[in-house]
Amino acid sequence: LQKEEISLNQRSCHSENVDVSPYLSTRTPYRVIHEQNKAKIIRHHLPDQCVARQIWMLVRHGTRNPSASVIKNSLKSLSLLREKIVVAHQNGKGLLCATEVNRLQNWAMNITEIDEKLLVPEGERELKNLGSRTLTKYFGLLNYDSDDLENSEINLKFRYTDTERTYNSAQHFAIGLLDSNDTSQVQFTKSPLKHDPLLRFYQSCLKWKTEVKDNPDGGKHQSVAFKNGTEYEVLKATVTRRLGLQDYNLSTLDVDMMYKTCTFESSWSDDASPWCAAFSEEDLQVLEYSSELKYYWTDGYGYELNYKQACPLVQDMLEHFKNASRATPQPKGVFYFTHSGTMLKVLAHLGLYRDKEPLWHHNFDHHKSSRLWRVGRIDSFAANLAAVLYSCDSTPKVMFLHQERPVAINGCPSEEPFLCPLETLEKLFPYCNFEQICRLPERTGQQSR
Ligand SMILES: O=C(O)[C@@H](COP(=O)(O)O)OP(=O)(O)O
Repeated sequence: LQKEEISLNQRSCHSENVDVSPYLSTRTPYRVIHEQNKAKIIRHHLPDQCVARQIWMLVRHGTRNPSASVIKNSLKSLSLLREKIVVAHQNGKGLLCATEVNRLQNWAMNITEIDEKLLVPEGERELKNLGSRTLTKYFGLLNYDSDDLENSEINLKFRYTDTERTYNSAQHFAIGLLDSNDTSQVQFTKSPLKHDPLLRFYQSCLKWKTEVKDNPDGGKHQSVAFKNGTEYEVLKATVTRRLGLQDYNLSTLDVDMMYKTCTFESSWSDDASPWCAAFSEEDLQVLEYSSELKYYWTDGYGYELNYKQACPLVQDMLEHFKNASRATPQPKGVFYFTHSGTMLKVLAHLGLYRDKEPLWHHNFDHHKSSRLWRVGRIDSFAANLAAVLYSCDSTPKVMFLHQERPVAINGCPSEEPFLCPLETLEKLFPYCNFEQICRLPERTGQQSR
């Protein structure tokens, strides 16, 4: 027994060598993205004759708590699983080291269902810092004068959905942007809506809900097929071996709960969640891809309808820019605080991050390392898309920045900083009829009633 105990204590901790941060999917905290940005030199020299006129920005709320169902399931199934892992370890089974098992033994989620989806302190920091950086970058544009707040001519429009996480994100962004806790100059939404037709347009899209979101053969289909496939089978077997659970039939829900808990808890601070120890880097790639498939088919390029319906927001941006170019009094900044589904559909509407080969349940190997559509990078917490209107020798031009880096829109100039004439954008994104895009064909409409 003593020998066995020594060997258990000497076991090396594999999780110490696994960096989980690239695999957190939509639970990636913005600090991961910011680190990557800092590592690369970001240049966007603008021609001297260009003067910033207006900024329009779409922001996903910051890092938050899981949904009530994840909290409930995680507390229930992971407490049970943890007991089994501890017993297995005591019996010399599994590959976890003593520290990993101790961390699991001491694990407590410390939140209940009532805390579902609340913005966490990390989320407040993300938004405040993003607001500060926006101020620094567009100092001139915002005409900010810290010595004379009262007389400042800032005109800032803020809109958020009727949820705590977007409201709180907007408040913290404003504090950073104004470099003050006094945000009285900001024009906040008067009556926020949970299903805001602009910020969460898809909630009003019956066709999308019927054909994609709630259709078992629609948005979730590829992800479900992947979970029933070989990669997942191998994943379950390796996780079972690592946790020493050979006497237990590890379910897909167990794996999902361990992964979700690993990702959420790791987003809250730099300390990776004890549940991440269940996975190797290869396992995390598989789990991330299964999550990716869901977003690709529900919010991304999987179906044209997903992104076609994002036109109201793009039209809103163009309308603001057209008005601002006419020199009528206009807000200098328009800031929208919204959700994951909105960010992804808008990115796809703009044609960004489109892989040549679609993401299917059967082509994980092809997409494993080099796909463009990677929600952990493009739809992290506090993900942001800014469009900045410049006047260049009286010609209105727009620069797009996603995650604070200039991005090129297909059909616009392809040299950095990718300044695109407003006129070109109006041609690329002509008026569209949301009602028509989202109307169900008569027959399907009757069937669904
Ligand atoms: O609000 C939520 O529950 C999820 C999904 O919302 P939809 O995309 O379905 O609106 O978005 P998140 O909060 O993660 O950005």
